[in-house]
Amino acid sequence: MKKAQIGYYRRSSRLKFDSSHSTLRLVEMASQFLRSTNSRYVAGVLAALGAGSAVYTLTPQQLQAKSEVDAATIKKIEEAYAKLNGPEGAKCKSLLKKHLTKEVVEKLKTKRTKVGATLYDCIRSGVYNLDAGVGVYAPDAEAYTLFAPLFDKIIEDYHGFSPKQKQPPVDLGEGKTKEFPPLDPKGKYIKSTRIRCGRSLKGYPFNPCLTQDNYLEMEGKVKKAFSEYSDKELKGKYYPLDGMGKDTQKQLIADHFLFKEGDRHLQYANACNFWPKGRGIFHNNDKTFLIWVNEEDHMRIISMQEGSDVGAVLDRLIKGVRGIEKQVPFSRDDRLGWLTFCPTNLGSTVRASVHIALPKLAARKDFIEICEKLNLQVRGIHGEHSDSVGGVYDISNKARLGLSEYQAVKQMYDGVKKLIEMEEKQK
Ligand SMILES: Nc1ncnc2c1ncn2[C@@H]1O[C@H](COP(=O)(O)OP(=O)(O)OP(=O)(O)O)[C@@H](O)[C@H]1O
Ligand SMILES: NC(=[NH2+])NCCC[C@H](N)C(=O)O
Repeated sequence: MKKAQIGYYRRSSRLKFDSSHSTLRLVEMASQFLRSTNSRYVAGVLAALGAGSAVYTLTPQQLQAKSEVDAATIKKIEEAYAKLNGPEGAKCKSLLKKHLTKEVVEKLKTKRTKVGATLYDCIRSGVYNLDAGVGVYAPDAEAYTLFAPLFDKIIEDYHGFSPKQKQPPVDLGEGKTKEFPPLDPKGKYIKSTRIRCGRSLKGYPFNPCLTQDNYLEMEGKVKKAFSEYSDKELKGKYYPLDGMGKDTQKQLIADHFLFKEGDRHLQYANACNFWPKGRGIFHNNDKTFLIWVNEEDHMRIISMQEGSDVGAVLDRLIKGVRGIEKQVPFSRDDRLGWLTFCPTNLGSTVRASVHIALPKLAARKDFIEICEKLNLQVRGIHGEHSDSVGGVYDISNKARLGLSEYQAVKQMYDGVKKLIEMEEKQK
């Protein structure tokens, strides 16, 4: 009979897992089983706690028997609902709070995905971060369907994408990049342009369910894929975060190339387990083509450069995506398109942005409203949840789902073009 192996239980630290079933959740299930049974396993676990580490075996049937959601998790879900709707949550404006109704809680609190994720795993980040705009993450792909009564509402609210809609077929914009000549040829407003997309490796769940072994294995796979780049422009080197000097890391972040560390939204989503293992960045010599490994998503593929030549940035991104998808298969859903950890990034997964200064327009009280009407999202210059510095904003397309990659870039392009026209007319 096939057996699931459970390993490395360390006192005082989280349960670390290394097995053929490869999920943190499986271990939690197993550990609950061990704790709740009166059999000899209890003695075994106690011995393991004393010894610091041990290896156990359970049959899949034994694990299955305990796969329902335990009372403690159900209680946490109910408390989360109470927190969001009690005095502490009074100022919370997240989509989680809006759509996690009592009815949704009742319907979903006893469900568990095949790899063991519960509703609590989806909402944890937004329950701890009451200032979140969205507040949910999908611990694995199945969560989007199993917990659809919550995700569908949030997805519809954020992207305007109804449960009946389907992500259109992939259209990266091949052959159409000439439609995006420089937005600001004289360089009066735009400092730089960046287009990124996200990808998840087929066969792996998202962050909270990944083990250290998964991270390292995935890093190995993508590293191998980068090494296959033969294109002169894209060729580069992979820099693992584990072992990277703090100064180098800081500089890469300050220069907008590398992801930040310690994002509390990700931390409370359990997305930073085993950090920095398996995380890193690949980039070409000019740092115009970059790939983030195992931060929020398994991969973030990025093309960026100074100035406003959107077509050139998109051309390079297309080349990069086409190159890597030959090497590693990605998870795609018929309805939701490319699958990502956060529902805001589903579908095309494209965020096309410019760093732009629009002094007259940005001084208007309705600046954000103007941008929203153009389907644009406004951020500060050090990324999400940061502030504008020196009047420079990060302006991008807001929707990523329900439109193709090409259309997502066009949303940013047309919107920013309009903003520049308005800036020039503004008294
Ligand atoms: N047009 C741009 N030019 C230069 N840097 C940019 C541009 N757009 C974004 N960046 C930089 O990219 C980094 C990552 O930004 P941020 O985290 O907001 O976005 P993201 O990578 O699209 O991911 P997410 O939406 O998941 O946060 C930041 O340092 C940010 O300043
Ligand atoms: N990087 C992202 N996925 N951004 C979107 C949401 C981020 C965070 N969870 C929030 O709700 O504010």
